[in-house]
Amino acid sequence: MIRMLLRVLGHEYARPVRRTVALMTATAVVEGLSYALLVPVLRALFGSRPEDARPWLIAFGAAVAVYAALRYVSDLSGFRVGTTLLRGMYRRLGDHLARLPIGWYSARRVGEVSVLASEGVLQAMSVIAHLLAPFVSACVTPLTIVVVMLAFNWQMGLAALVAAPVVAVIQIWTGRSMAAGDAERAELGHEATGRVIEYLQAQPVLRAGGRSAERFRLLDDSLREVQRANRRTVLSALSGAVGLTLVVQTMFTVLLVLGAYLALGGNIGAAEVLAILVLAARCADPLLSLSDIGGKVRGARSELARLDTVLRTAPLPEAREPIQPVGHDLEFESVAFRHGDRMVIDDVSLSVPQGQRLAVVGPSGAGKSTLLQLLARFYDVDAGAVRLGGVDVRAISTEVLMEQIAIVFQEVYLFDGTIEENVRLGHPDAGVAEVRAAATAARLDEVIERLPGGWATNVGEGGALLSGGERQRVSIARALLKNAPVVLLDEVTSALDPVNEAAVHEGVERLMAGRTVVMVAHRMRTVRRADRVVFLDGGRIVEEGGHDELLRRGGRYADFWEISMTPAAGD
Ligand SMILES: Nc1ncnc2c1ncn2[C@@H]1O[C@H](COP(=O)(O)OP(=O)(O)OP(=O)(O)O)[C@@H](O)[C@H]1O
Repeated sequence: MIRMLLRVLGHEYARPVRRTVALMTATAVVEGLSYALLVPVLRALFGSRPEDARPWLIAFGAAVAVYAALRYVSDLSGFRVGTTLLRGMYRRLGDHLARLPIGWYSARRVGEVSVLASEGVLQAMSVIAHLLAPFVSACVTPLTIVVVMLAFNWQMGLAALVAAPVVAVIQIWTGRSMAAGDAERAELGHEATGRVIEYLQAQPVLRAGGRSAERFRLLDDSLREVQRANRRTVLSALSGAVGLTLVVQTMFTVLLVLGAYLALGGNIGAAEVLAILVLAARCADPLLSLSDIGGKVRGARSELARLDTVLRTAPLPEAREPIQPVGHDLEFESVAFRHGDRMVIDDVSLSVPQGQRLAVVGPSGAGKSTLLQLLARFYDVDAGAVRLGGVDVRAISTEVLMEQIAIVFQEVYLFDGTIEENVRLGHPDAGVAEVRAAATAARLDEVIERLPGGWATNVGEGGALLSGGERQRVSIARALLKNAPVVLLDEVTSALDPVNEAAVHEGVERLMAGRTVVMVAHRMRTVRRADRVVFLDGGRIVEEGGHDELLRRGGRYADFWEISMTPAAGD
């Protein structure tokens, strides 16, 4: 378990973890020794000279004091290392998630990772802070006591020692037999949490469609499955717990009988038998707690395995010797890209000279958004190359690439913070004047004036307090503030009210000025602002040229506008 923890976290944490394990082991040994001192104490007290117990009592007191001090230090160390590991794990997970291709983030994954990042990490990291000390104590303290018993009376020591391998076998057997059940339970638990998230998020859709009860049944079924799996786990853990209790009881009975036999034969004093039985009783509690700790450790291990799987997912490779792009022209050379088995971009070649604008048009599912995502390297191409400033995007460092590109997505995500914080995301170090200028250029200042808290107004989770058009203005202000030379624009498809539409268009116009632009266009008004147009269908370029030229040609592009033109969609 510790080895797995270190592999997942990185070996830089090995030293503090080892030191903590050593401290906990020393604590458990001293705990065992302090109990063991009861034997000479009791022997002296019940013997002919009770005053002989004094030095042993002093030694017992000293051992207890050392144990208390060690316990304090080792618990503190466990807690400190636990929180350090927790922080380290969050950092590793955060860094890794930021490097994973966007394609990895399906809706299901987002649910899974949310659970993993909240409960999973805490559970996995609880091993060092909360489980390790009782586990080490449950194993080492009884063993220390048994060694001391061997020193006092080898027959009784040996009888107690026989229990050790039996306990170990029961632990291993329980662990193995429960591994599959634990995995199934964890899997069902994660699925149920995903369903809860889905059910909560989809409330508006479900209510509108009158399907709340139906989806709730699915959630209910999922929760019932979890309950069944929990019951199965508890039942299968029962045999291990009962086995452990039986072993402890048997050990105790054997020691009692053996002690009585030896005492009757005159080989051992009654006081020693009593003392050894007291010691044996002290072994019972930690041994019995093993089954409970074992269950918790197995839970932590399965969460750790999940974290390991996420952390092993390969991020997009970073160039060893990154190349700085020269200029900002864009180029696709024979690019092919698949989503699973489906060819989404098929042998696409195009180029956008620096400072020019390319509009990408086509039916839904043609691959338009994917084209933008390949430019921003949200995915790597399967064949061909995407170049920025003459350099393959795979050879540019992610940081530099992201500095060159500003993206305005159809779906704007705003963080639960103030408007100002959300705009600043485009350039966190920008001065107040720059932020204000970007807001004015995006016509966001009008929105801010209307808000009660002005710039300090909280936009709510996902920007819920703003309308779609207002969110778009924030996103344009962000992109303007970023001031990147390349702009990727996925046009808003939903109809905006005339005021917002005019404001968004004005903001977009300012954003595009003097920059290299690729825009997915759904409206003819937008396409007209482009220098060139490519018409995409089924991932292939079927036509390309100027807007008027393509209309004159009367091909797919002209047909497309004819069909899709409605008073709301066109000019
Ligand atoms: N993460 C994904 N996994 C699997 N398939 C995907 C994924 N994202 C997109 N696709 C598929 O790739 C194809 C192209 O999608 P893309 O979003 O690029 O199309 P689009 O032309 O932008 O469509 P729209 O105009 O409707 O937004 C679609 O068929 C879509 O189903």
